[in-house]
Amino acid sequence: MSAETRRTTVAALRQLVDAAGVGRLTWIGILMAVSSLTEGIGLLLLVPITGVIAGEGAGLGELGRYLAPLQGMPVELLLASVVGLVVFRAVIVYLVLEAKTQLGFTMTRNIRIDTYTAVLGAEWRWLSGQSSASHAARIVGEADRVGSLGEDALSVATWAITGVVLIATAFAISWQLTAVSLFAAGVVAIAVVLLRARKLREGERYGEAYQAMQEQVTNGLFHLRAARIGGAEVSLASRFARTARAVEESELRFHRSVSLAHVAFQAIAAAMLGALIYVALLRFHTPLTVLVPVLVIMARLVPIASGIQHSVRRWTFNRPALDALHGLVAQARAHQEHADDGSPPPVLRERLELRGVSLRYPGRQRPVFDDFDLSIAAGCVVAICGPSGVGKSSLADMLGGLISPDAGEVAIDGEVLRDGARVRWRRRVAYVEQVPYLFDGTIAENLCWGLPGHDDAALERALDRAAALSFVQALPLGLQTRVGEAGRQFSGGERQRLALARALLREPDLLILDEVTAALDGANENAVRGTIRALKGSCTILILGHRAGLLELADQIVDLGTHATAP
Ligand SMILES: Nc1ncnc2c1ncn2[C@@H]1O[C@H](COP(=O)(O)OP(=O)(O)OP(=O)(O)O)[C@@H](O)[C@H]1O
Repeated sequence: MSAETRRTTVAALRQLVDAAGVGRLTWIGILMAVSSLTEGIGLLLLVPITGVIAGEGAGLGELGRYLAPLQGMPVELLLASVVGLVVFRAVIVYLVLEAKTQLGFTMTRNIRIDTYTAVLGAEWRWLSGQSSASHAARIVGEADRVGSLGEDALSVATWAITGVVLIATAFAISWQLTAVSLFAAGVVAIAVVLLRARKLREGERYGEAYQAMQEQVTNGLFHLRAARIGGAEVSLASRFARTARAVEESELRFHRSVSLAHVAFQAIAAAMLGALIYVALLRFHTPLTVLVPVLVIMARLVPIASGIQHSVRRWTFNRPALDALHGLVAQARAHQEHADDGSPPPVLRERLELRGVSLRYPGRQRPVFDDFDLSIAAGCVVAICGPSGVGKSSLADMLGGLISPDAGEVAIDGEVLRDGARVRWRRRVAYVEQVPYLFDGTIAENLCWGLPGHDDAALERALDRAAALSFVQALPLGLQTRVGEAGRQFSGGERQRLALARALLREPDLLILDEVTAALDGANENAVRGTIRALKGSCTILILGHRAGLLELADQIVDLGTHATAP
């Protein structure tokens, strides 16, 4: 086992213990031990039963001294005892299975929550360079594979305990025959290991291909409108067909190698068993009362070894998923921003400032901002303009507390926004994007997103301020109208005004409007301008973009083309 494999195996087992809890694991362990002991006792009873079947005088082997009293028992009672033990064991096995399944689900839930929470809490600058579709595929799809790791670990433990108990039982019946049988089993095991030696990285390859497929589906469906307008569906479909074929092939390769190993295992095991019976019965004249129970135990060990092999195979197949999720959690945690501790956020009453800020994105040679100063009086409307890529959104992100500069300070009324304060400040900021986010729920649910607990009157006030009340009231279901996926049941302008209403519901100190009128016609743009004019003085408004109609409203225009260094 390589150091890396050992590390991830230990990590997976530690996670298993965390998810299960020591108490639950002890309970499962007791159940597994009872189940194995019951099976051992049931098999021991085979000795006197075989004795009865073989007739008077049949020897009981090494256990004769202890089992002699049983030999006088009626065979009906012996058989009934075996049946009773089998039923009892079946109940225990059911309880173990239930506990294993539950543990798998708990592990899936835990890793899902851990990963999602870590990603949600990561710094925006790191997140913005990441693939959301790939993270989504991991959190949803790969997490399921992690759950089965828990089940497999417990299955191996169950099989191993049962195997040890059965081997001990066989030794008690005849240590010589058991030793020879185990030697034969050892030969089978070595053959299997050799056969499986060229297996696998296929589990990993399948995981990669599967994730690529999931990403393609998510991206393709999400951007279908753009793809359709650009006539890209055919190429998307043929690319997807290639990926789906690659997934099928890698999965097939993986399962084929496993099945071949399985067939070889069965064949070699059968050959060894035949040889063993021949030698024991015809060469050494072993009594049936010894041979039958030992052979039954050996036969029982075959599915156990097979079960262990199956679980180890699934473990090998699924462990890369755990590596991937742990890697993502570690990365996200390394970029974690300070948590909001719930204390009051800074309040903007006088001035919002940038003092000597510098900002450079990873992988970019030149900074977007270098020793940049800006001062904005509270309650003003400020237009940020400049050519594309000059840094308008980056500036808004710094002022809104989404990212922090590499050097320099952002200050609210003289208080420098650091770590926790920056995160808390975001509670006083609202942001309306060029393409606003709306989810497939009602208008009311969309307005209350991230800020529940508003009554209809508050929602209507916000809609009114965003010049959206009249079109919402004209809908038969009003606030309860569903907006459709990404708000597709409304026009671009209507979506924009719904997003503006949601922003105003927060009653922000700083309202950032990113090209908000880009999708609006003249009448709607005028309505939004009216809203901004009405808001003047009640909050500070940052307008990103060049729309002349909006620039007119500005008290201050910041032209980044003349300030910032183009990257
Ligand atoms: N996450 C990121 N990683 C690397 N570079 C980035 C990232 N975000 C922005 N940039 C780069 O920083 C520069 C400024 O980007 P920004 O989005 O702030 O410009 P902008 O003026 O808002 O552009 P536009 O008007 O086109 O939206 C650009 O060169 C952009 O490529």
